[in-house]
Amino acid sequence: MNKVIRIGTRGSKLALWQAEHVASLIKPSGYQTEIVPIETRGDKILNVSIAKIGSKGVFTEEIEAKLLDGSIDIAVHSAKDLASEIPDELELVAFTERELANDVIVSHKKNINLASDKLRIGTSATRRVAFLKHFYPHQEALTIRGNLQTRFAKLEAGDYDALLLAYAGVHRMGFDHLIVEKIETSYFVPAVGQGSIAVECHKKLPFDKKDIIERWVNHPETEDCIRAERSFLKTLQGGCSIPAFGYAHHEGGMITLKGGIISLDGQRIIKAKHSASPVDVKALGERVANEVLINGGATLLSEIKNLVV
Ligand SMILES: NCc1[nH]cc(CCC(=O)O)c1CC(=O)O
Repeated sequence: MNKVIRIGTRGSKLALWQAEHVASLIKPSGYQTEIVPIETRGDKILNVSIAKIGSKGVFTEEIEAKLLDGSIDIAVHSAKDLASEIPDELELVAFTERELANDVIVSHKKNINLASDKLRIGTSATRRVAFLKHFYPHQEALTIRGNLQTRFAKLEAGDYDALLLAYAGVHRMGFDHLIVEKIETSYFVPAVGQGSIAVECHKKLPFDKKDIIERWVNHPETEDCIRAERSFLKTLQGGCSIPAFGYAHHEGGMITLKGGIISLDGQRIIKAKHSASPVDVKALGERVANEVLINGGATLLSEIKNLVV
């Protein structure tokens, strides 16, 4: 029997860390793993902001092609980078236990913080720029691209006073010592999927392999939360360059989902929050999204899409 699971991944250090992490979860099952690095459009185009590259799946399309042609068994992605809809032939089989979902400020300067100091902050995600403008209007958000190592190099070179990044990536790359502020998720709501690693496969992946992934890699509580968040994003029809946010957590046997969108200038935030049983996460995401859409979200979304595209 073929007991090797071939894991497709982007080649960046963060992506390889994530693939190794999934491999380490599979290992005790007795199955072997082989990591297959794959270059994506998002890796090749470094001088243009992701929002401007435009179409969905800039970090996933080439990898999904290899799932479809059978040259890899599973693909490992930051759950955050996955488009809200994946090809019909594919499915998401597992989500790893979520890391802290917070965004953080990293810097070589000590004792600085967002509230009191004026900083040149490197960040690119439209959601982060808009939240900065809303909650910290005195701060200067500067565009930065490239993988995490590149960004940290630019920070060290003094191009920025600080970077605004996901805790998960900072931690995985071993830069915890540079974290000067952890921003609360209660108001600086993370992106959908932030902090978890998603495993994608062909629906026709042999049963034994699928079963191994589900049993050894999936974290059911995280899965409930991320399926709620992804249902929200899918209903919103946002796409990856839209400043949408969505974060679910378990609370007394229920899942609570907060989700919304913020205008690019940070002026308007439209959000909703509801709870539901874990069996109803899809409906929960739809409910939160529909409330956002009705309360001005639909108008805001079309305004944003006209600006970004
Ligand atoms: N946008 C790129 C990206 N995709 C996943 C992570 C980090 C890991 C995660 O958020 O789960 C990052 C870096 C960041 O946003 O700071």
